[in-house]
Amino acid sequence: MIPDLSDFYPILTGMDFQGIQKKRDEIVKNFITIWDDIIKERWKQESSIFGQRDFLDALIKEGFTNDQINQLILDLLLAGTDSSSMVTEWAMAELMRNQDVLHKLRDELKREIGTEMVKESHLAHLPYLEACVKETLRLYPPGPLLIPHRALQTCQVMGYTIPKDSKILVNMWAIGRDPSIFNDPLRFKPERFLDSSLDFKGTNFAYTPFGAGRRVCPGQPLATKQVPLILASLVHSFDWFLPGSIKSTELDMNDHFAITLKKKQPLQLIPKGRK
Ligand code: HEM
Repeated sequence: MIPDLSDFYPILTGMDFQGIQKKRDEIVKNFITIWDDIIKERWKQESSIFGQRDFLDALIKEGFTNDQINQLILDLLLAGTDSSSMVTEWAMAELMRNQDVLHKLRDELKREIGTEMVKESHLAHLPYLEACVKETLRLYPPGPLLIPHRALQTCQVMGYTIPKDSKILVNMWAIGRDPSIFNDPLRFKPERFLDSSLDFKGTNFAYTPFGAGRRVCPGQPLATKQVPLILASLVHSFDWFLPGSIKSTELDMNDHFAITLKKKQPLQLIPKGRK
């Protein structure tokens, strides 16, 4: 994806000579047509039928406009699907490369869950699983530059003057790999999170994969259950093999660094059910 030059030179905002905003508008329009008919159909239903069956009913009942509902669904879909699947993919790739970590994780799952399927209620008893997810988010934050923020006031950061209204990009990817913060930063080592107070809440600026402050990711409570649940289920229920003669040490871990941090080569694995 080509970077939008107006992100770096705000004076260009609105000129759209790269055609990015036009393309974005078309994509948004196409997306909205997917669910537009469903919303219109619900509007036609009389309010007496609204039993608040789902999120959409609740929004309509609370008086949100069509436009607001469309934007909200769009935000949730765009922000909430790729991010979680990307983290799961990076985590699986690192587990394939680090078989010792995979075995430790399997041992924890076996000890705590036995032969059951993984359930949400198990998550609180799986600290190594949580550490694996945290370690993946440190090395591969799906929003490597978070989302652009604006300086409300002129301020000083580490000797630099940040003028009021500047657009601020926080390079979370680089912070997560900074050797002055994380020992041996390029190594996938979930253990570093076992005896650490670093969490996802955005209160420690060395580790904010969900952002911080008023615009912190609202999907965090969902994502921090969904990702470990999916990862644990994949590891607990299946053995995984690389296709062909690829060795796990040769896995391509290059990324495509843009607004999101995708794996350049999608991970391909072959599952085999575990007994
Ligand atoms: C592992 C998964 C996820 C990660 C790492 C993640 C990370 C982020 C980050 C870094 C931001 C920007 C925060 C900032 O700039 O300060 C953000 C914003 C946002 N996220 Fe997530 N996210 C994840 C999953 C989700 C899910 C599952 C949803 C919803 C279902 C979601 C909804 C949103 C929304 C709506 C925003 C925009 C908030 C705003 O601008 O006020 N995210 N997320």
